[in-house]
Amino acid sequence: MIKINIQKKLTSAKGEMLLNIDTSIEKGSLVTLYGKSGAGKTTILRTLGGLLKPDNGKIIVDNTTWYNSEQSINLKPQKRNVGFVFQDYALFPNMTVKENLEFALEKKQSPKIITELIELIELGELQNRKPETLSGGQKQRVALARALVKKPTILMLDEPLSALDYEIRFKLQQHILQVHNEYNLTTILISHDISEILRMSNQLIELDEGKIIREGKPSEVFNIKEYNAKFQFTGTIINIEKQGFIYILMVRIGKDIVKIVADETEGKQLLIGDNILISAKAFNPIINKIN
Ligand SMILES: Nc1ncnc2c1ncn2[C@@H]1O[C@H](COP(=O)(O)OP(=O)(O)OP(=O)(O)O)[C@@H](O)[C@H]1O
Repeated sequence: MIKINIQKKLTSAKGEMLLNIDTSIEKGSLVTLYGKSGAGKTTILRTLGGLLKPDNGKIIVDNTTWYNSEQSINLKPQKRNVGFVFQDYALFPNMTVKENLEFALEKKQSPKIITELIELIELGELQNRKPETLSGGQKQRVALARALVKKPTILMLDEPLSALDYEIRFKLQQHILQVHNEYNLTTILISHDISEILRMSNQLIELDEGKIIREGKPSEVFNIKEYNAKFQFTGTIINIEKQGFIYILMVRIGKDIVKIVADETEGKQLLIGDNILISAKAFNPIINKIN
């Protein structure tokens, strides 16, 4: 169990903002931090990782105190055993993929983990290449493997997938889920993508101006009925056209625009600009407005 109770004064674009977080995360969960830009998501990861000191509070991980302002405890980042993956890959350009992973090994650690990760994250063919010769998705797989070398207690992913296109993103999501389960990790992911959140995480923490405004199971927080659907994706309505008893929705999904037919009950509730979740079951699209 990770218990986080921290306060820190931040300087936002609007002036002073108090980050005030009090929550707990079950061991083994995959949690998403979600919220507007500047809400405090990255700051939470940095304070958990020991890169930034809160003004007050406590961070307790599996009964070990990582931070306690009253007892003046503040474990160094190296003692916290967290793995970070950021949107910019931060790989060493002069080292090969394998050397990048080896660099993360601790002195006493067996190099077996490197071979294991290369296999698990499918880096075999890339292991002797330098980062500059890799695609964004490949670099991010290396960054993920590197973060796992030390077998972290917590894996923290700060929008690692946002620069990648859909197909590569989906593959990386699978890799993240796979390592999360394989290594019994507690994973904290920052994401803005609702279908990614629904697919990947079992707990959602929504932040606004430094405070938690909603928290719980993602489908409950977004008020989405759970369907046993074959596929789901999210998009934004950019046009609605009524044709007799049906509505033709023009929906922007990532870089693509698609047309979807909604029935009268669904169509009446929708407006241009709404974010929707589209699920399909037996070829019938089911459209849900996301709150
Ligand atoms: N060390 C610091 N001292 C004071 N203010 C800070 C510090 N670090 C970040 N901030 C401010 O705190 C606010 C929250 O920043 P943070 O990076 O946590 O937001 P975020 O939710 O991750 O946003 P984004 O989605 O854009 O990455 C911002 O206004 C930022 O300028």
